[in-house]
Amino acid sequence: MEPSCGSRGPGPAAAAVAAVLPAGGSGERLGGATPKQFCTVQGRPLVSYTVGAMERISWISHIIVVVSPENIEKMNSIVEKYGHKRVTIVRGGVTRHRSIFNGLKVFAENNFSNQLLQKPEVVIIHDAVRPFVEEDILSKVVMAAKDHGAAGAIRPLVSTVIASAADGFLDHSLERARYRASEMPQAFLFDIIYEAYQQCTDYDLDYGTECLHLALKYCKTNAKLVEGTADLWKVTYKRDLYAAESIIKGNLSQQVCIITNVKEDVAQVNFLLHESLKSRIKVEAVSVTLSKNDGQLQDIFSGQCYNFVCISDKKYAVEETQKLVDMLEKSNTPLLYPVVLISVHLDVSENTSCSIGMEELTRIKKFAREVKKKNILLYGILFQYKDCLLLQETVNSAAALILALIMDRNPELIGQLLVA
Ligand SMILES: Nc1ccn([C@@H]2O[C@H](COP(=O)(O)OP(=O)(O)OP(=O)(O)O)[C@@H](O)[C@H]2O)c(=O)n1
Ligand SMILES: O=P(O)(O)OC[C@@H](O)[C@@H](O)[C@@H](O)CO
Repeated sequence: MEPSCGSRGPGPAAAAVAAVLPAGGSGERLGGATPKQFCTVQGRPLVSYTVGAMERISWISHIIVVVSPENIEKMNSIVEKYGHKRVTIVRGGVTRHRSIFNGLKVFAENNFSNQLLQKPEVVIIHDAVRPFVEEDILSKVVMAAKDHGAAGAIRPLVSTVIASAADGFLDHSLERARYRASEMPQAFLFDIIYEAYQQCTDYDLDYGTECLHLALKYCKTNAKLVEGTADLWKVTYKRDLYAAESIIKGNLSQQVCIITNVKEDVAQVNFLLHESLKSRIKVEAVSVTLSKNDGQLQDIFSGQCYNFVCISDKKYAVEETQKLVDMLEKSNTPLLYPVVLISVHLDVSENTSCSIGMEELTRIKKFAREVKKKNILLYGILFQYKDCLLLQETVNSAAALILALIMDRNPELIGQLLVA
């Protein structure tokens, strides 16, 4: 008898869509004691980035994160710390398919979780270790699933697939152009994928790796294949974590806000730095008095800028920077990602000797350690502004240091005073 695998075809335009993020694995191939979904990138667990990517999409009504029993408390604290909404945490299984099945049950079985969520028309399944997922591909697979019952993102193969014979020698090779790599996100009419999991053999649940195959095998549903983008890859090995860190740092390093007070010599350095930086990074230059309720600054904070340069006379640098720290902290900007704050100590004195003592250096280092607890990475640059002929060279040196600090975001360098 044909399985009752739910209805197909276009559902209601605004049908409910939910997401299931399997995050219950142990990450053996990555190595280390911490499962890769909980490894931190820029201080934040990888799974939080993926949850955040789903949260940014308003038409996803519920996000089910499936974690192993021993990590439920950890996942709860991540949800609380990063203010994730619309998240339900569910107990995982011993295999990925069993975890996904558990995630689906929260919509269908009363006794499975302490709350039965409204069944969605379409459910997205997306590995929690694929943090770079955008609305465009999610929308495409969901729309395709509404029309065809199932859909999945695919990518070109980068290596040829070969079959080995029992004796360990090549049996045959597949014509690479005819095959694709199955990636995520995938999307299904809920009834189809839930029915498929209910009919699954234990062998499929324990050894299978492909949800699209289950829809075909048990519900005769041929998934629509949707070309995905290169950043849909899965964090599997250590190198993938390094790659994810590099991508996230790159995303955080797109713009810088240079804040100065309105004194003339500071304003000149501000202008020259802006000119020197603007070919490499988007610059928001603000000349303000750092007052607590400065509307212009608040707008910048809400604009998701994670890099700030505060230029002030070295005598007042720490105090000026403290005002900015207070405003940043109130803006909640450092919540999701570390904020880079570079305090440029402008030394306009004629004194050619080293114009800053150990006591001041120690004070800066102590200040940096304090603000690190607020997820702010504070670096210092001493800008000795004496000889007009050397000014441009000093500006270029300071610009190079600023770009390096923003790109590297290295917590080991906080509190250091570099000399431009
Ligand atoms: N029992 C399992 C196994 C895997 N997953 C999740 O499925 C996704 C993709 O699986 P994979 O990359 O294989 O993760 P691991 O099984 O953790 O990796 P490994 O095979 O290296 O141990 C991951 O988000 C993983 O947490 C899961 O929810 N439950
Ligand atoms: O096989 P693994 O458990 O490493 O990862 C799961 C992947 O197979 C899966 O995410 C895609 O291939 C799409 O099904």
